[in-house]
Amino acid sequence: MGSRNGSHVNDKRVTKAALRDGDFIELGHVILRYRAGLLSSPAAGADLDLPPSEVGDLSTLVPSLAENLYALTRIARAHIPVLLLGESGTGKEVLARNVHAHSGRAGPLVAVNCGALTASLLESQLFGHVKGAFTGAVRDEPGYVRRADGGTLFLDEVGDLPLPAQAALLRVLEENEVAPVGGTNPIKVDLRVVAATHKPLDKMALRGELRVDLLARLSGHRHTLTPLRERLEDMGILVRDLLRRSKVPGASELGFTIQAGKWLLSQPWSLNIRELSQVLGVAAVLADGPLIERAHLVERSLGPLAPPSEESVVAPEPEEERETAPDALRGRIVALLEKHRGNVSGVARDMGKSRVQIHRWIQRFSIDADAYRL
Ligand SMILES: Nc1ncnc2c1ncn2[C@@H]1O[C@H](COP(=O)(O)OP(=O)(O)OP(=O)(O)O)[C@@H](O)[C@H]1O
Repeated sequence: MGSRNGSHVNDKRVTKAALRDGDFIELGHVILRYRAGLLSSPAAGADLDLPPSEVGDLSTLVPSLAENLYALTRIARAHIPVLLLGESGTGKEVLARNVHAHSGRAGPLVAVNCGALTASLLESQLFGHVKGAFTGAVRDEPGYVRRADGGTLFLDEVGDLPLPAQAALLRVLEENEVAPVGGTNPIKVDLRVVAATHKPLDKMALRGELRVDLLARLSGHRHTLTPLRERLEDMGILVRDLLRRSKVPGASELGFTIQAGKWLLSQPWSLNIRELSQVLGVAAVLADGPLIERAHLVERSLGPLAPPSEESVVAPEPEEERETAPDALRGRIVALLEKHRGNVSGVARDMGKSRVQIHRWIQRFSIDADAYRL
């Protein structure tokens, strides 16, 4: 009050103002975002207590999130399967690594990209093979499951698991043993399973795309990651951590102008922490002084996105599929993924289709959308 800079609420100079949830308060060189009705909680500020430099900072100022993370730390020590749900880029893999680190299990974390399992090699990829089992099997190969013995099997993108693989995996989880291709004796394994996906698994199970018994097996404890736009309170923590871990020299010393800070707090962040990380990486390179300015924060041509809603039920669009030759359609999707750097919402917008439909095509044509992300 009475300072030369004045006090502003949502860019308006004020001496007095009634605040509403989400308002920006600007006091000199400090911005605050007002949140109404957040309760403090005993678990607030809890984190998984790992050195942040390793995998990402799990501290949070959002009480409900802190409570969930606190519960997850305790679950991590048990043998219970963990299912991590949440939009792309929200930190599912980071969390999986933390769960493993807290599990006290001596074996390694073995990550399987479920979408990349090929139908023909499925069994050998998962369960390994013995030398000579088939042409090309020049040595014994343990496969993902046995490599994770005594550790954690991380099933990433579990919603992309082909049906035959679902059956095979279910058998392993029920019997705790694997039979390598070409081998005669099943081998016992001790597994802890953490699975992750951005897909609506319950709906997929209803539609018959995911086995209900497998879903039940994987869902010992469910943890849903919060999209970045719903945890803007943590922007400061995340920005600090991401700049510290960025490879740009001096990045961790950088500050932000007020305009840059406001911009960070008002983006839709549809690709979540991954997108934030990329924006900051570029900004840290562009910054030519101690402060990151608004101009250094380069929008990633994502446009004004509505929050992605995988949940929205969209009817299939068979006409379109029949109209266009598959090769042409695939080519068009690939070109648009390149244009939008892997952002499916962008592709959907350009094609005038739903995200769900684009995801379906991506799956059908075995396109690796992640490969187009920066
Ligand atoms: N809590 C965090 N603190 C700092 N960085 C984080 C945090 N969570 C995630 N990140 C960073 O955000 C990026 C995306 O995280 P991650 O790969 O774990 O997301 P994801 O949910 O598994 O994404 P996808 O569904 O696309 O595989 C990574 O660069 C990661 O280091």
